[in-house]
Amino acid sequence: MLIVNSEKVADNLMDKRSLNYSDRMDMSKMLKPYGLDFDTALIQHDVTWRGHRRVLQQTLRPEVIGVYQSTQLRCAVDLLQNLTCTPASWWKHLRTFSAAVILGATYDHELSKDPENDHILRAVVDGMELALELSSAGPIALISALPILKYLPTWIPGPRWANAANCKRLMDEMINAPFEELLKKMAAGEAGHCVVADALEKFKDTTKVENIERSIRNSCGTAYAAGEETTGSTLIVFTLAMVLYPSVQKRAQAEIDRIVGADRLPDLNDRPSLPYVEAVFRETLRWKPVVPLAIPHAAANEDIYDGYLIPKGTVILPNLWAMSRDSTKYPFPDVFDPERFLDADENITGDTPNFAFGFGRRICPGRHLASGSVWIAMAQILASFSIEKAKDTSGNTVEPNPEWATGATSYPLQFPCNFVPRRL
Ligand code: HEM
Repeated sequence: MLIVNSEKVADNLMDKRSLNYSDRMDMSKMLKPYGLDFDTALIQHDVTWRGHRRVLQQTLRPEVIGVYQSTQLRCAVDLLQNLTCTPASWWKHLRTFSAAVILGATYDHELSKDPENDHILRAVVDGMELALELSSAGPIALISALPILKYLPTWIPGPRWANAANCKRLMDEMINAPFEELLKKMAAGEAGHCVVADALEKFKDTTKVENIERSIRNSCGTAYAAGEETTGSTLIVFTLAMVLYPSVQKRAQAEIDRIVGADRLPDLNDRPSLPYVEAVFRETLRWKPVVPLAIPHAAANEDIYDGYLIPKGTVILPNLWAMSRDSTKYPFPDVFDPERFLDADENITGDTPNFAFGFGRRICPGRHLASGSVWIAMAQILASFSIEKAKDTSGNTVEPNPEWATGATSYPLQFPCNFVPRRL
C-alpha cells in the first residue's frame, strides 16, 4: 500500500498518470454476491465504470447543474422551517436536507412531510448503511479470506452483512425503488428535471454505452450512497465551526446583511458577490475533510515515480487529512480561518481545496451539486440564525466537544448548540 500525504504527489500520480492510477482494489469476491457491483465508487476502471461516469458527468457538469437549483432552494426552505420549529433536532434536519436534495435532484422524489415514513427514503437509507458497513476494512478482509461466508444462513446470529443474498436484496431495493417510482411519474407526464430523467432522455439513442438503462440505474443508485452522508456531514462540520468561531460567523452574517439585505434570503446567484461566505465554504471543506482517506485507488500496471518502483496492483491511499494539514500551504492548519482563501483586497483567491473531492478520473462526479447544496444551506442558515454555544440549566456555557464518527466518512456526532433566529 502507498499512502500519499502530499497533494502534489497525488496530482502527479492520480491526475497526470490517471490511466494507470484509476483502478480500485480487487473486491471481485464480494461485489456480485453481495449486490455491491452497482457501486460506481467500487467497480474497476473498465467499460462498465466508463458508462457510469458518462451518465454522471453529463448530468452533473457545471454547465447543466443550474437545473437542480429549484430543488436545492425548495429543500433549503424546508430546512429553515424545520430548524425554526424544532431547533434541538438540528443535526437530523441537516441530514434530512442532504437526503432531500439528492433524492430530489436524482429522482425528482419529494420527501413526505414525515420523512421517517417515506418508503423511498427507508429503502435508500437501509441500502446505504449496509453498503457502507460492507465496504469497510473488517468485512472486506473477512469475506476475501473466507468467500464461503456468503452462504451463512440468516438464522445464525451475526452482523447484518453476513448473509449475501439478504444484502443483495436490500441493494436491489435501494437501486430499484426510487427508479421505478420515477418511471411511473414519467409515464404519467408528471416528472420534473432530475438526473435520471435527463439521462434517460439524453442517452436514449446512444450506442456508446452498452445497456444504458442499467448504467443509469446503477450510477444514480450510487449517487445517494456517495452523496447523502458526505453533504450532510459537511454541513455538520460547518455548524461546529460556527459555534467555535463566533467572529467568523458574525463577519459572514454582516456580509450577507450588507450585500443581500434583510428583505430576502441569499440564493446561488448571490454566490459571486459574497467572497467571505465563499471562503467559509472552502475552509469548511479544508478544516475537517469528511472523507479523510478518500477511496483508495489502485495501480493498473507497474510504474516508476521519483525513483520509486510502484508494483502493479499497489493500493494508493490518498491521505486527504494530511493534505489539509500541510502547514506550508495552510499555516496553523487546526484553526478555522477563512481568510486563507482571501487576498489582500479581500477577494477570493484561486485556491480551492479540491483535494476534498479526490483525484483524476475518479474525482467525485457530484462535487458541483454538493458545492451548491452545501453553499445554499450555509448561506441561508447564516442569514436566518445565529448558531450559539448551548447553556446548561444553571446558565453556564457548554463547550462543544463532540465525538466523531469513525469510518469511511468522518463527522461530529450530535453536540449541544442553539439555533437562535435572527429574523423574526
Ligand atoms: C461534500 C460532499 C462530497 C464530498 C466531500 C465527496 C467526496 C468524494 C471523494 C473524496 C470521492 C473519492 C474520489 C477518488 O476516488 O479519488 C468521491 C467519489 C464519489 N462521489 Fe462524492 N463527495 C461528495 C458528494 C457527492 C455527491 C452529492 C454525489 C452524487 C450526486 C457524489 C458521488 C460520488 C461518486 C459516484 C463517487 C465515485 C466516483 C468513482 O469512483 O468514479 N459525491 N466523493
